[in-house]
This record gives sequence, structure tokens and C-alpha cells, in this order.
Amino acid sequence: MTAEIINGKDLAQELRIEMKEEVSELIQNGLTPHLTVVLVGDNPASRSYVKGKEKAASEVGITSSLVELPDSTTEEELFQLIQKLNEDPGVHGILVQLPLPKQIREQEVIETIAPSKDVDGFHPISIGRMMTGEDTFLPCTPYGIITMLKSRDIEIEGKHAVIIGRSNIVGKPVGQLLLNENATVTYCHSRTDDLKAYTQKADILIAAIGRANAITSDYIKEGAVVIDVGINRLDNGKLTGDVDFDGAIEKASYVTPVPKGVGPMTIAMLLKNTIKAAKGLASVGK
Ligand SMILES: Nc1nc(=O)c2c([nH]1)NC[C@@H]1CN(c3ccc(C(=O)N[C@@H](CCC(=O)O)C(=O)O)cc3)C=[N+]21
Repeated sequence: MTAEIINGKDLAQELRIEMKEEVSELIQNGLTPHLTVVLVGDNPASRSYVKGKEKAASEVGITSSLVELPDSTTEEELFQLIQKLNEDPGVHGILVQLPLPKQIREQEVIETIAPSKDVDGFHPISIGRMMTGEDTFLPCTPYGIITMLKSRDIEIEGKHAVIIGRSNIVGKPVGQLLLNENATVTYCHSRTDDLKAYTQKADILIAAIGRANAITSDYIKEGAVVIDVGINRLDNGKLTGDVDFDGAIEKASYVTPVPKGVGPMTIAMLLKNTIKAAKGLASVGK
């Protein structure tokens, strides 16, 4: 079998065209969605992601601002900034770029963001609402993955989805969203004994490990849908995923590439969430 490639870059582009329409209507009604991104410290990878987010936002008519803070920022200073943004009616979405410098507790920061502005979907209130299937901000990478599957009418209901990785931002929530779509979900991780025994049974395989090309074709069931969430920078500067793409393409029915796969979809979903925040739609304050 030769897999079809789900190009996230092209799909994200299509979604941005749709969103641009919607945003221009909002603007005509006097509402310009605004995203504020907070970047603490000087991590070059973070800086490049943030640039991508600003560019995508401006493409759809969402305004954005970037608050840059030094590496030495204290937790208290960051809390105060977030509280100010929480109270600012001109700011609809707040994104604090992760990872944060080690003197700052990430979970405390996430919990300081008003749930009504939590466009990352990382606040415990957002996570709880996702678990119970309520309307809320969905975390962008898992939301992007589900959108990619739906774009190709890939059946999720009744399928066995195997997730490799259990991070709070990808592995855990993508399993929850697949469960919400009636998949049977198995979580694997670094301590899983005999990983291959699980992945070979996956109809939908989600690789979010963080190790370049770790998932070779022998991990993949014939005809499986393989979603590669890895972003690994090689010594030669090239970006590669967690999946050995050339091997996967021979065996899977669908694969997502890296780059041009899940990454651009993550940003597109951030824009969707920002529009939702501007419209005040997530069930907040109830
Ligand atoms: N609060 C927070 N929210 C995030 O959503 C968040 C974060 N922190 N910290 C870092 C990760 C990483 N992330 C990416 C988004 C897009 C691409 C992306 O578009 N990648 C391009 C390639 C870009 C390149 O060439 O460097 C692609 O895969 O084709 C990658 C990575 C969002 N993150």
C-alpha cells in the first residue's frame, strides 16, 4: 500500500481563507479578534514559532501583540502581566509560550490565565470541559489532528487509536479527543513494555515521542493512519518527525509529513480558538 499524504500546510491554508471571511465580518461588526503572545527568555525555537503565529494571525485579520520578557523574569512579574491581560477587554486570547525558564512554575502560570482567554486550552477548566465533552477551547495540536482526520473522512468511531506519548499538551488530550469520537484508545509511553506489540494493533497511530524517526515501518500495521507529531531538529538543521516517513508511506493508508503536517495545523487551531474567544463562545463563567 502507498499511503496518501495529509498535507497540514495546505489544509491550514484553506482554513485560514475560511477564517479570514469570518474575521472580516466580525471586524465589520466592530470586533477585531486580538491575540497576545507572551515570550519569556530567548529560546530561538520559541522565537521562530512565535513568528509563525503572528504571521498566520495577520493573514486572517486577527491582530496580535508580543510581550517579550527577559530570562530572569520572576513568577510574580509574569502573574501580574497575565492578570493585566485577563482584565484587558481588548485582549481576547492569551498564549504564554512554553517552555518557561526554570524559576517559573508552568502549571501555576497556566492556571493564572482566565479560562475565557485560554486559547491554548491548557487551563484545568478547559481540560475538564474537554473531558466531559462540553464546548470549550480544545488544545491546538490535538484539535489540529482531529481536524486532519476529519478532512479526509477517516473513520474514528470503533477504531483502535494508539498514542505514543503522554504529555499534557499532546498525548493525553489527543487520546481524550479520540475517545470523545468513540475510538478505543491505548496510551503508550517511555515505560511501556513491548511498544511494538501495541503499535502493530493500531488503526490510528499517533507518534508524539520526541525522537527522530523512531517509528519505523515494523511498528505500523498495514493500512494504518499514521499521525506524526514529532518536531526534531537534526544536526544538519533539517526538521524531521518521530516517524520514518519513507517506511511509513509503504505501509500506511495515510501519513502526515514533518514539516508541513501537524505543526501548521496547530497554529491554524490557535487562530480558531482566538476567534472563538473574541466571540465569547466558550462556556465560561457558568
Ligand atoms: N503555549 C504554547 N502553545 C503552543 O502551541 C506551543 C508552545 N507553547 N510551545 C512550543 C510548541 C511547538 N509549537 C509549534 C507550532 C507550529 C509549528 C510549525 O508550524 N512547524 C512547521 C515548521 C516550522 C519550521 O520550519 O521551524 C511545520 O511543522 O511544518 C511547530 C511547533 C507550538 N507550541
